[in-house]
Amino acid sequence: MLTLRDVSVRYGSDEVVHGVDWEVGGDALVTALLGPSGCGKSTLLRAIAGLEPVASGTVAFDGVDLQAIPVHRRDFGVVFQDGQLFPGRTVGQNIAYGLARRGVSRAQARQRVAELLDLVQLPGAADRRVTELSGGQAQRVAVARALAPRPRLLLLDEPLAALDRRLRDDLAVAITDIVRDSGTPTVVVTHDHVEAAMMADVVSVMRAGSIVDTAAPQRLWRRPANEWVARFLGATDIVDGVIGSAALATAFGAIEIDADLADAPAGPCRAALRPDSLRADRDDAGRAVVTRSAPLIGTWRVQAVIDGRALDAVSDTAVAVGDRVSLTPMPERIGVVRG
Ligand SMILES: Nc1ncnc2c1ncn2[C@@H]1O[C@H](COP(=O)(O)OP(=O)(O)OP(=O)(O)O)[C@@H](O)[C@H]1O
Repeated sequence: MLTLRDVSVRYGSDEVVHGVDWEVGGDALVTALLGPSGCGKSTLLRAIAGLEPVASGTVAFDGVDLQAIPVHRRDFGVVFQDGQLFPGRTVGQNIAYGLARRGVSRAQARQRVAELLDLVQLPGAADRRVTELSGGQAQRVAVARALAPRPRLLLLDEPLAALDRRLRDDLAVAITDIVRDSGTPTVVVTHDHVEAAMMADVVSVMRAGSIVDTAAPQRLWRRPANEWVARFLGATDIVDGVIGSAALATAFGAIEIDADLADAPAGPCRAALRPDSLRADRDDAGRAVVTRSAPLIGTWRVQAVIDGRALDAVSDTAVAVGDRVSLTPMPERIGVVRG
């Protein structure tokens, strides 16, 4: 288990990570560190790897302070955004790179390279030149190289950022399968909340140098720590509500309190809505009026005004600007802000 206590990191006099307390591992195999660009995610990851000095606080693994332990002795695998494979070497030589230094024999290294190529679904690719690989293949080789020495922790810094959207989704699933199959506790840095939810058991949200929320993806969305976290996770509207004994009352209707919301205290609250949290149905007696409508695939993305307030919604049928609609909340797509 990785344990950070009050960790701060500075570049010169500029502190970019502020007193972070964080635990990684335990029941969660994959942990995402999620936050907007520039919030300090990479800096924190680099400090954990030993690539950046810690200005104050402690980084420990299984109770051992890592302060005096250099990067190559920490037994952590690291993969950066662009993989950083050695261009002059083959795929097999790249994967075997960390093994020779650990005194692994050539025959054992060949065997381990073959195992890892199977794991990352590039069997038989050992003799290929890395310059011939696609972006997605290169990232899988980078993950194989990091896993080859059987690290006790894998650190992935935006491993998908350089790839296009479709490949990112495929590779997010592939990399998660790979690290789960290898059983290696992993931290993955990302600025994409969908990617974080696809890959991780637990997501920690970072804002301006601090970790502001940590929970399983579903919990994070249903009970975000604050409005900023809710919006960062895709909320487009935050509305007032009142929690009663069995329902959350809002201006557009009541929502049943399900298990995810069970710990929300009774009384006034802020409900977080995504565009798909409200369904719009054309209804001449509806209280909302459509002010925007855009066709998506098989659905319409709508903006409708109710009681003077514009809300996002989705509709299964075509609706036009000026149409009256009724808005129906989709309970499991609505979060309640914690604080
Ligand atoms: N080597 C450096 N020297 C000085 N400042 C740096 C250095 N590296 C990063 N910073 C600054 O530290 C802050 C945090 O950067 P960091 O790269 O850790 O953020 P990030 O959340 O990983 O962002 P991104 O998603 O864009 O990579 C930023 O303001 C950045 O400009």
